[in-house]
Amino acid sequence: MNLSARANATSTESVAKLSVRDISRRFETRGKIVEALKGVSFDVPSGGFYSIIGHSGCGKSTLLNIVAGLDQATSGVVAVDGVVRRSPGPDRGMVFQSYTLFPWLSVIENVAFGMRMGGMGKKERREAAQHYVELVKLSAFVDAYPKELSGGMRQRVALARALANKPAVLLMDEPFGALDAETREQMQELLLNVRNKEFMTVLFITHDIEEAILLSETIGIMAARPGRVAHEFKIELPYPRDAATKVSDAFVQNKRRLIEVFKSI
Ligand SMILES: Nc1ncnc2c1ncn2[C@@H]1O[C@H](COP(=O)(O)OP(=O)(O)OP(=O)(O)O)[C@@H](O)[C@H]1O
Repeated sequence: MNLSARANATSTESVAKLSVRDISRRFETRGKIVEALKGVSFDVPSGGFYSIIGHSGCGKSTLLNIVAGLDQATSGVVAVDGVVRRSPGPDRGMVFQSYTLFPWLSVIENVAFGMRMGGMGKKERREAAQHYVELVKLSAFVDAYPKELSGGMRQRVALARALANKPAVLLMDEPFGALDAETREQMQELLLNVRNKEFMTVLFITHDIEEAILLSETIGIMAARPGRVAHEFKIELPYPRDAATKVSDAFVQNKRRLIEVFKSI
């Protein structure tokens, strides 16, 4: 289903795919309390792309870790398809900034890893993994090992591996943050392309305002101390989008509006 058909199909759904409700997280170190998050709430609809932006230290990674079940909120809940989640599970796939591939497994074996854990047969697994390897344009490297790949290629494998497990929500924590500018642009375009083909609901963390505008339907702007979503910003740009979208008048207008809001927080 393409994005416009998906938008029509999902517009009447009332239960959010991902629902974050009133999340607070307090850390206590050496007797000092840090309110990393306070009252964070937002919804991501099925097939939606929601980005979180905010200055360093405002709580973005803490929030994503709680959504992933890797950290526990002091109060509040995270629900996927209306079911409360407090620990990690296959319904939430993660792509991190640092490379997290298994160095002893080839590209296809890395992508098939989750299916292997899920008990799928070898032939079926390889066929399914092949689809995701093709999707991220790495067909020529199926049998290569991570050390033989560039940073961008490794992140493509990480994306394919996360998608192969068919998570309800894909969580991406600055996935392109360690890449050079040119590779980063290629990865943004690849992600737009993949999203146009696969049904995905994404929660994406980034420092990069242009990246957030190019990819997202909605941007949650976080403010610090305590970390909270201070403003939700809708991106008014039609899909499909590509690198050329960044030089369109509409993009520049969205960027100007977003920077104004960002400065006012
Ligand atoms: N385990 C911890 N113990 C104590 N304080 C913590 C812990 N983890 C995070 N914090 C504090 O919580 C706040 C939010 O941190 P977090 O790493 O989530 O911010 P961030 O927005 O992801 O930052 P960056 O963009 O630099 O990665 C910071 O003040 C940080 O020092």
